[in-house]
Amino acid sequence: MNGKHINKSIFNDAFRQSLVKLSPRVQLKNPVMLVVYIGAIITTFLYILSFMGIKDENSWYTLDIALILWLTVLFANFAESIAEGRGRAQAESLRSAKKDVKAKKLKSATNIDEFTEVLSNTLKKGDLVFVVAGNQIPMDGEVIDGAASVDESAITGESAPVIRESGGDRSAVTGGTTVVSDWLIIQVTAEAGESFLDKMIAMVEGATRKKTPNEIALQILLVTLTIIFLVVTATLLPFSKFVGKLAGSGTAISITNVIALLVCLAPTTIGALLSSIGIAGMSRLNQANVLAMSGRAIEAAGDVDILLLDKTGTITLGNRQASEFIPVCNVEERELADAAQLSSLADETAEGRSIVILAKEKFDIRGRDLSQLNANFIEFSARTRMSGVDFGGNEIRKGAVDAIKNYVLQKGGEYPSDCDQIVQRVAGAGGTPLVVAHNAKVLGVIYLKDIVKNGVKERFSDLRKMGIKTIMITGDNPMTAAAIAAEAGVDDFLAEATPEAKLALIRDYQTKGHLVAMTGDGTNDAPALAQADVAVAMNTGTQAAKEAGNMVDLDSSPTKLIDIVRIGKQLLMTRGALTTFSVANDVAKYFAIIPVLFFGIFPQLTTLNILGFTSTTSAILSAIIYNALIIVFLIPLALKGVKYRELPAGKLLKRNILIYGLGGVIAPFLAIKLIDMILTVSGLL
Ligand SMILES: Nc1ncnc2c1ncn2[C@@H]1O[C@H](COP(=O)(O)OP(=O)(O)OP(=O)(O)O)[C@@H](O)[C@H]1O
Ligand SMILES: [K+]
Ligand SMILES: [Mg+2]
Repeated sequence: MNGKHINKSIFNDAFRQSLVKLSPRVQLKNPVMLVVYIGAIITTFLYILSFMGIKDENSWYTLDIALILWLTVLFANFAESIAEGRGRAQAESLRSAKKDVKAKKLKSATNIDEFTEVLSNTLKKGDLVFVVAGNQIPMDGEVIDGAASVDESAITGESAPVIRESGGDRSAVTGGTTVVSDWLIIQVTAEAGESFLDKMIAMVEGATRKKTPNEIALQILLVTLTIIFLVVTATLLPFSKFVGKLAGSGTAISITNVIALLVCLAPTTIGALLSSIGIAGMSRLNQANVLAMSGRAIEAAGDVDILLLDKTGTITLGNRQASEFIPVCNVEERELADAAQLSSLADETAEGRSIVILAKEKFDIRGRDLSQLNANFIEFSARTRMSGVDFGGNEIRKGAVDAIKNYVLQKGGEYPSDCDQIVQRVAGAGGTPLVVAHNAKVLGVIYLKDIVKNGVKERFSDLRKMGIKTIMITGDNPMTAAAIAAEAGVDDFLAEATPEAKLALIRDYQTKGHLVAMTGDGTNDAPALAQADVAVAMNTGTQAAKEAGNMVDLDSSPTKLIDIVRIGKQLLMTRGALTTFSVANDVAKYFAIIPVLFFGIFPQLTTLNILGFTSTTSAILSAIIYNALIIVFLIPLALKGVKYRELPAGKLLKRNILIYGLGGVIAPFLAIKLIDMILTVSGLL
C-alpha cells in the first residue's frame, strides 16, 4: 500500500474534521470527552447569563474557562482526525483503482466467443467473465480456467506481476488488478460494494472500526473515574456553601470552578487520545502492507507466542512443478510418465498441469481424450491427498507417499523397498515426491520441485528472539517437511497433516493457554485460520483462506508476523503508558488545586499553596490550560507509539510505570506553575 505520510493536506483536513466532530452525535461516543463538551456548553451559558445580571463568576473568567474547554474538545477531535487522516488519504488512492470497467460476461465457460459487454458494477456472484492481457479484472473472483500473470500493484504496491491460475491455491483474483499476459476465465465471487477493494477502503478509512473488548474495558474504567469525580465535585458546591456559612467568611465555590475542577480531574488525556491510539495502530499495520479486519486481532498479536505456518505457498513459493519421473525397478520411465499423465488429465491443480506438460516434453505423450473410455476422474483432496482416474478396469492413483502406500497395501499390492529410497532422495532435497500406482502396482515417483522464499531463515530467528515458537504444518511427508523446516529455520513441524489435524493442533495449543497465530494460503488452511487468534492469509492465497483469516498480508510474506507482533505490542504499550500518565496527572492536579479552591473560605489553607499560585483564578486557569495542551503535546506519541524494545513483559511494565507514572505525577506541578507564572508576568490576569 502506498505509504502516505502526514502532510499538509492531511493536516488541513484534520482541522476541518475537528469542527465537524463537534456534533453531539460524535461526542456521545466518547463519554469522558462528553463531560468536557457539556462543561463547555454550560460555561458558555453562564457567560451569556452574566450579561443578564445572573452572576456566577467574573464574566471574563467564565469566558476564559469556556474557551479553554471548547479548545480541549477541539484538541481531542483533532487527535482523532489526524489519526484517521492517513487512512483517508490511502482510501483516496485506492478509490482510483476502483473504476467501473466494461467486462466480457460469458454465457458459458466453454465458449469464449459468446459474451455480452456489461459494466463491472452490475456483475453478480456466479457470473463468468473473460479477461485478456491489458484488461482490468472487473470484480473479485475465482479463476476457473486459464493461467495469467497479473499486476496487483494497485492493491499491494508491489509491481512484480504474480501468477494466477485455476485449480490450486493461487486461483483468487481481486477486482481492480490488471492482467499482464495471457487470459483467464473468472467466476465472480463478490458483488459491487462488498469486494475486497471496497472492504480495504472501508478498513483504511476506519469506517468499520469497532471498539475492541480491551478498549471497552478501559473506557468503562475511565467512565467510572469520571463519575466518581463528578460526584465529588458536585458535592463540593453545597458543601462549600454550607462550610462558608459556618465559617462566616468568604464566598462559596462557583459553578464555573466546579466544572473546571471536574474537567481537570477527569481522565481527559487518555479519553481524548484513546481512539487515535487504536486507529494509529491499524494505520501502522496498513503501512506494513497488512489489512486487519479487526482491531482485536492486532491486540491479540501483541501477546502471540505460537506461530503455525503452512509450507507450500507460505514458506515456499508454492509453484510446485514436476521436474522428473523416477521409476522403481523393472518399470520403464515412459510407462511411469504415461500413467502420471493419465492420472493428471483432469487434475486442475498446478501440480497436475505441470505433470501433463512434463510427460509431453519428455516423451511426447499427448493428452488423450478419455471420454469414450467412460473414465472416472478422482479429484485431489487435502483429506485423501491423492488424485487419479479409473477407466476400463484400470485404476491409476498418484499422491502423497503415505496415502499411496496405504492405498496399495489395502488393494493387496506391494510397496517396493526401492521406492522408499527414491522418496528419501527427493524429500531430502526438499522436493515433494508423488508416488504413482497402476492397479495396486507402484510405478515410481514424480519429483515436484519447490523453493523456499528468500531470507526467511534470519527472520524466523528474530521470531525466536521475540519468544515466539514457529511450527510448520504441511500435508507433505515428514522427510520433505524436515528438509524444508531445516532450510527455513522453523522450530518444529507437523507433517502429513489434514485440515482437521491443523485445526486440532491450534485448539490443543489454545487450551494450554497459548495465543496462536496462523499463516496460510490454501482452502485447506481455512478451518485452522478461522480458529487461530491471529490469522494471516496470504494475498496470493485462495478466497476461502482470505475470508477465514482476520488479516491479509498483501506481500504474502511468511515472516510478516514479526511486524504484526511488534505493532500489536506497541499498541498495547502505548495505551498502557498513556493511561498511566493520564491518571497520574489527575491525581497530581487534585493535590495542586483542591487547597487553592478553598482559599476563599479558609484563608489558612494558603500554607498548603506550596506552588505559590498568585490566585485561585490563576491556579485553575493554569491547570485547565495545561489539561488542554497536554492532549496536543501527546498526539505525536499516540500516533507513533511508544518505543518498542525487545524486553521481557515484566521489565517493560516496570519501565513504563516508572517513566509514565512518575512523569505523570511530576509534570503537572511543573507545567501548571510555569503557566501560572507566564499568565502573571504577561499581565494577562
Ligand atoms: N494434485 C495432486 N494430486 C495428488 N496428490 C497431490 C496433489 N497435490 C498435492 N498432493 C499431495 O498431497 C499432499 C498434501 O497437499 P496439500 O496441498 O493439502 O498440502 P498442505 O496441507 O497445504 O500443506 P502444504 O501447503 O505444505 O503442502 C502434498 O504434500 C502432496 O504429497
Ligand atoms: K483531566
Ligand atoms: Mg497449502
